[in-house]
This record gives sequence, C-alpha cells and structure tokens, in this order.
Amino acid sequence: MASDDSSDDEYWGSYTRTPQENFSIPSLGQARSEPWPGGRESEAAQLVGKEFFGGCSLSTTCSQDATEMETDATVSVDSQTFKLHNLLGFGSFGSVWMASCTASGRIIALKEVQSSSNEGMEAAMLEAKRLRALRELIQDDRACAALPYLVCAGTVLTSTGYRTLLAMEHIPGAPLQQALEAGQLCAHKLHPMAQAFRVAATMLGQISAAMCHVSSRFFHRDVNSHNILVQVMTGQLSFGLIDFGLAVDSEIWRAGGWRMAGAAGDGRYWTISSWLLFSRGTDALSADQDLQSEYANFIDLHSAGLSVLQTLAVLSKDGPLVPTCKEEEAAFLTMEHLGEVWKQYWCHASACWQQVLDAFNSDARNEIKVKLAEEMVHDTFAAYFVRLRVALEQALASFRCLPDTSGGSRVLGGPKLACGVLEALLIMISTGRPWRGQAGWKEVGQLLSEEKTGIASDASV
Ligand SMILES: Nc1ncnc2c1ncn2[C@@H]1O[C@H](COP(=O)(O)OP(=O)(O)OP(=O)(O)O)[C@@H](O)[C@H]1O
Repeated sequence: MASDDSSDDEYWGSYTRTPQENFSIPSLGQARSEPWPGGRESEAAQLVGKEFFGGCSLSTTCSQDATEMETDATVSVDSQTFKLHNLLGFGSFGSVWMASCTASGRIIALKEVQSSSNEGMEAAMLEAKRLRALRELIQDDRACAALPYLVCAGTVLTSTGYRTLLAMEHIPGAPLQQALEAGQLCAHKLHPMAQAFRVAATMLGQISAAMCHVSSRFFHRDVNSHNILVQVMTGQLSFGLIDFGLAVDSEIWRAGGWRMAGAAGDGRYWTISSWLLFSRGTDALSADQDLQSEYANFIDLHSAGLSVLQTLAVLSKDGPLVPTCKEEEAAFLTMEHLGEVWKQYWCHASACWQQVLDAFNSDARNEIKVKLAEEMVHDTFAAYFVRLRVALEQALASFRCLPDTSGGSRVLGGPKLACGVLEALLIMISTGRPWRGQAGWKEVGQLLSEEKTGIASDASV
C-alpha cells in the first residue's frame, strides 16, 4: 500500500524544472510555503540541532522594504554590506549572487530567500546555521572539496514577508552537469577513457575528503550533479559541494530521526530505500532491516557514487576506442557495457522522476505513490543497481588484467587509478543489501590515495 501522508514529502521545488527549462525567481508567497508542508521545518530543525538559533549571531531585524537584488546594488547583512556583481544561479527558493564585501573586498556568494511564512524564514536561517557549523567541522583541509561556509546571515521583515540573506563562501566553477554537457572536462592530450578516470578519481578524492568530515555531523541528502561544482584552472580540477538546504543532523538521523522526514532531493540519485519510503511510507521501510540501515546511513554515499559514475560514463564515451593490446580491448568492452547499463539506468530514473514531478505539479502526490507502490518501484531500481554493480565488477576484473606498465597499455597507462575508481564505486553504489561491510567515505578516500593511484587529489588533468 502506498503512503498516504503527503506531509512526509519534503522540498520538491528544485526539481520541478528540467535543466533545459527557463528559470524564474519564486515570488513572495510561493517561496518555501508549498515545498515544506505544515510543521516540517520544526521537525527538520530538531534533526539539525537541539535549539533553533540559540547562541547564533544570525540577525533578524524589522525593516523597511528590501533593496532589489540587481547588479551594483548594495545590501546589508547583519552588520556587513555587500555590493552585488552578477547572478550565479537560481534555486527554487531564490537567487544566488556573486558579491563583494564593501569593507574588505572579499568575494562571496549571496543567497536570497523570500518567504511569506515564519516557518519558511526559519528554514532559511537553519540552512545558515548548518553552513556555519561546517566551518567548525573543517579547519584547513586542502584535499577537501570546497564547501559554502557561512560568512554572515540575516533576515529582514518586509511589508510582504521575510527576506533572508545568506552570505557564504563563493565556490568557483560550474555545476558538474553543465560542465559535462559543455565538454569542459575533456582533455585533448589524453585518451577520453584515461581522462574520464582521472576526473572521476580527482572528484572522488576531494568529495570523500570533505564528506569524511561532513558526515560526522550532517547528511547532505541532495548530492547530485547540480550541487557539485567543478572548476578547471590551468589543468587543475577543483570540486565543491553546495546547497545544504536539506541537510540533517547525522547522529539524530541514524538514531531514528529519518522517520520524521520524507524522501528528499533528486530521485535520479536516490537509493532503493528512498524509493520504498517514498512509495510505501515509514512502516514499509521499518519492516526491512537492510533497507532501513541503507537509508539511515548511506544515502549520500550512494548519490555521490551515482554522480561519479555519471561523470565516468559521459566522459569515457567520447572518442575512438582503438586498443593497443588484447587486455586493453577487454577493458574497453567492459567499459562500453558499463556505459550502456548506465544509459539504461539514467533513462529509467529520469522517466520515473519526471512522472513524480508531473504528479506533484498537478496535485496528484498520493496517486503517483499508489501507482509506484503497485509497480514495486523500489524493486525495479534494485534490479538496475544490481546490473550496474555487475558491470562495475566486470570492468574491475578486466582492468586488473591490464599490465602495470606503459608497454602493456599505452592508451590507458597503469591500471591502478581505474581500479581505485571502480572499487570505490562498488563501495558507494548500493543495492540495499549489506555487501559493503562497514566501508564508507574513509575507505573510498583510501582507495583514491596518492600512494595507491599515483596521482595527487589536485593533480592536473
Ligand atoms: N556558494 C556558492 N558559490 C557559487 N555558486 C553558488 C553557491 N551557492 C549557490 N550557487 C549557485 O546558485 C545556484 C542555486 O543555489 P542553491 O542550489 O543553493 O539554491 P537553492 O534555492 O537551494 O536551489 P535548489 O533549488 O537546487 O535547492 C547553484 O546552482 C549555483 O549555480
């Protein structure tokens, strides 16, 4: 039976558009109120911290109408002023601008969230609190993907509602999905497959280093190729992870807090357990120990794994595959097969997710859940993840047979890097059944360490 409690659905806003669609700024009254059904923010708040704003220097002021967000406008946040430069992007809750501090000149990203309700404003300030906590977690780890640490935040009460501004560290680069589509991650000097593995390895190294810290405090819950940013500068790749709007306290989440919130984020990157929770509700998930454990512990690992596999599949498909030895030919074939299985998964996941979005946009939440529950949507996803893992195992076996000298594989070089990436993906991509043992972010990081793969996490590509 499908879950009939629509209040379990959190925040669908960001994915009510496909990447090709036009963006629009949500108007006051739209923002936050619909995506967060009644009472959800307070429950989410409990997942994030014991008290809401206790001890925070996040300011709330009553004020006149707020300054328009436009190029060259000056806005105040807490006691600092910022000059706006250019629009970085739109989310479903507002716009994000590149700005500079008028006193120090420091470049930051400024996110504006407009809300007609108190709850919406509190949710925005909660995101600010999470971003501030990130700074306390990670002091100075250069191997880490960049994170949007909080600079300052404040809320202004206007005549039409609340306007919350979050000033955070600016992360250079473009969303991964966009960079892949634009071919920004291709290298002309390297074979596309070698380049694909180098990009995947660098991404895994930096994201796992960040998540080793982050996961001790938060689950992000929305890791995907829109929220991973990437910059290529003089051949160096730098990754960043943004949008902690759905993050929850990981300790409380593991201890059963997951029951208080619905499946969230982009369904194309969900685990089987997220699909089960979405279609059949909390009781169904509680009844399956393995899937409950997956949902309580591994959602970020799985969605990051799918983002890396997407990168590997997109980058390695370009270019002629002319093998220089029979071992290399076998490796190419298994990678071709992996790319094909990925394509089938992606088509299925995209179509399924589109149905969900369409249903949510036409107020048919419960109907789509009933339909997906009847179709055993979680089992269908399980079958795809099994196929992806089998294809990964086959690719790993073929790369292990590549000679570890350039003579044996002139195109791909030594197999260590590829094996590290494939083994890491086998830790990350879950079928909901506990064959990963206790492995997590730390083990992923170890597989991609410099001594194992022979490349530094910030190596040129
Ligand atoms: N710290 C940052 N540095 C650079 N760019 C950023 C930063 N934060 C956000 N952006 C840009 O703004 C866009 C929207 O940001 P974000 O995803 O945080 O907003 P949101 O309203 O929470 O969106 P979503 O609808 O995805 O939840 C991002 O896709 C990215 O391009």
